[in-house]
Amino acid sequence: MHKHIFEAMKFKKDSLLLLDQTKLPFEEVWLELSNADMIIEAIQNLRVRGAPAIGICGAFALYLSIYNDNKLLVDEISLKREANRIKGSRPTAINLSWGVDKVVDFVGKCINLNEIFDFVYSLYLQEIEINEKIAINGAKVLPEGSILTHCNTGSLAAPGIGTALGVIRKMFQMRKLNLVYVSETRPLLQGARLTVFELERDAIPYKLIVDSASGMLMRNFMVDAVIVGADRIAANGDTANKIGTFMHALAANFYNVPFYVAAPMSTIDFSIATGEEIPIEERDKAEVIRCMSSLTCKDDTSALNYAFDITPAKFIKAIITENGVYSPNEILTLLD
Ligand SMILES: CSC[C@H]1O[C@H](OP(=O)(O)O)[C@H](O)[C@@H]1O
Repeated sequence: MHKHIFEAMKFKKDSLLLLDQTKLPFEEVWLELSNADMIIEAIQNLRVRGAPAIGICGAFALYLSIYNDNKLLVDEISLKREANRIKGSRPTAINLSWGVDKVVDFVGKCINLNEIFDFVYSLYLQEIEINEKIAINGAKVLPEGSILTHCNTGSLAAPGIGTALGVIRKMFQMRKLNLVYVSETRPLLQGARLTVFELERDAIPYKLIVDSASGMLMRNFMVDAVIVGADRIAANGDTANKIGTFMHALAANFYNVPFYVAAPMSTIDFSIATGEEIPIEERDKAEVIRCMSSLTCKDDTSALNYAFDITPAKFIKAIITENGVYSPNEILTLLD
């Protein structure tokens, strides 16, 4: 594993240890979560966030529900009700459903609690290997130079090296990277707070920018490629990602800057044809009228807070997965 990779979650037989990402970068606070309710709260309040990370946490939440009430092992209806409750904590990232459904399927074959724990932990370890492959595949294809990225897609969002930020880490190791432009990512500042935190730990050169600066940088030939993560990819390659991604893609497309998406195959939702079918999480307006805890306008200000947007496949040069690098129109062919 990359020497700078750090663990943002740890697993005990009776609880999940989680680095509270709402406190970063100012404090490193670890939480001990002993039931699904606590993990659901952590997911909903982005104490843990990032599609692959919440997928693993969702899977572990269902394991903890079973640990706390073994009757779920022999009551399929109650097990699926609990699974749906956990899956409902955030709607956009398909990885949450993927992780929870993996446990439901496993319990259908094995009701030994220790083996269920081992299975969830194996999913986590597999994610680390998957993200290492994504990083290698992506670093091979991205052009040398300065890379712009949005939100956080590192070890905090995806076990191990991360996804899009994993590609950036690998580029740095390969001496292909000049500079990272980190889009701050309003309103919750995953870029400014979390990606900067990760890049500083790795001593990777970066510049933090406001989200709306990306067009100017591209117009001035300062960006050689854009790479982002994904929360759900439709069968035609349309991609849901953090709000603001689409604006970067528009600018990149206008200025002929290659735009890449990095994500595990588990992020692809083959059950939907286009991005129009991806549910977009709408969050509390309080996040928009504040910058972290400080009000930036009157508290009765009317606001709209979509947490994700859709980037149409036509704006995406390639989707980088652990299995390879694909143009959006190749995604449907991957359905095994
Ligand atoms: C490696 S997936 C990270 C993905 O998740 C982020 O959203 P959130 O911080 O709300 O969980 C963002 O869309 C990232 O690209």
